[in-house]
Amino acid sequence: MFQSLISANSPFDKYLIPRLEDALGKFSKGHSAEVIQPVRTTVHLKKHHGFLGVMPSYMENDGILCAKLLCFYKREDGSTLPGSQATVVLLDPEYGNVKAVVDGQVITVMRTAAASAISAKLLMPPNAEVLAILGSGRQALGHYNVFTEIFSFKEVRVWSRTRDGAERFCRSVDGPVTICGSAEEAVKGADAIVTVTRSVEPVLFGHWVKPGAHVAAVGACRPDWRELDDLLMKDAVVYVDSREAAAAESGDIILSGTKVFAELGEVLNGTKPAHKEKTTVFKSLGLGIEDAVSAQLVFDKWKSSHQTTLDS
Ligand SMILES: NC(=O)C1=CN([C@@H]2O[C@H](COP(=O)(O)OP(=O)(O)OC[C@H]3O[C@@H](n4cnc5c(N)ncnc54)[C@H](O)[C@@H]3O)[C@@H](O)[C@H]2O)C=CC1
Ligand SMILES: O=C(O)C1=NCCCC1
Repeated sequence: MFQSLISANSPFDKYLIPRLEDALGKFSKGHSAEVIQPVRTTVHLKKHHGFLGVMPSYMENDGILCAKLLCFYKREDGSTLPGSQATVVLLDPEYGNVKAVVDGQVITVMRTAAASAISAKLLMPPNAEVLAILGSGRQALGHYNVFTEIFSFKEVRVWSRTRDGAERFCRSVDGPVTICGSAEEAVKGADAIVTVTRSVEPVLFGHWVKPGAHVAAVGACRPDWRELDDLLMKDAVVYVDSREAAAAESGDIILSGTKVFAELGEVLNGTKPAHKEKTTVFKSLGLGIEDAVSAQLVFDKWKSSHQTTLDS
């Protein structure tokens, strides 16, 4: 449903991105009537090398109460088991009843990719020509879709650990992609770089990155996992979705000792500048409010398309 909603007529830009921008701005204002969203509670599923993340959020003024249940795993090479699964539950804040249970897979892909696109809108250098994507899974595809929908790149490159993965990715997208034999080759001269791997060690190194490029770093969402090296973290101006989450969950930030410059919401609110002229990193961890406004969007669309049936 969400997929069809957003695959018709440029809906990232039209529907999802404005709702996410609004939510991120409200989140960074820190008023409890706008947003209450603690850092997710994480339970270690040691036996299965995974984590359960519980992600509640409440937007009182918008009447949105939501929780996402997310399981994500550190899978061994070659595992055919899913890397993550999620369910989003929308509740009525007045009565506490469930309004909708929405599969979280598509929502997670699309809201994460849309958040990265917001970071690129704010921080990517003007006239960006080359996009490099490191990783070739679900997030890689989501990011390809939104980045090519709202920006005009001359070239999109992909690097994946396996040639098979990169070729599968190319077959699933609607447009030309250059397959690169190494991450270094993919990112050389790129203006925008998206890291969407399940690596727990750096896959992107500062000395490869063109000065002024924008990096959206999406993987490595545990305090001891990395996707970016120390040099890149220290050279870049670092933006995050949530300072609190970054301090608790991001290995790239915690282990490099880097200072966070701003939340995306602060830039959207005009309280912090967007340093487009510098090398920038957006470290994404994923917020419950992103799921909440996305699920509410699905619910609103579902309700309006079923209104006559519901009324009769
Ligand atoms: N920040 C956020 O809000 C979110 C972050 N994520 C994270 O984004 C990353 C990608 O997620 P999906 O695309 O759903 O996963 P996926 O399993 O569909 O794809 C993972 C990709 O990473 C590659 N990969 C795995 N191990 C690697 C390694 N050691 N080095 C280099 N590449 C490696 C795989 O070959 C594959 O291309 C994960 O780390 C996931 O936890 C996912 C959802 C939301
Ligand atoms: O949905 C999210 O938020 C996720 N964050 C980190 C890891 C996987 C999913």
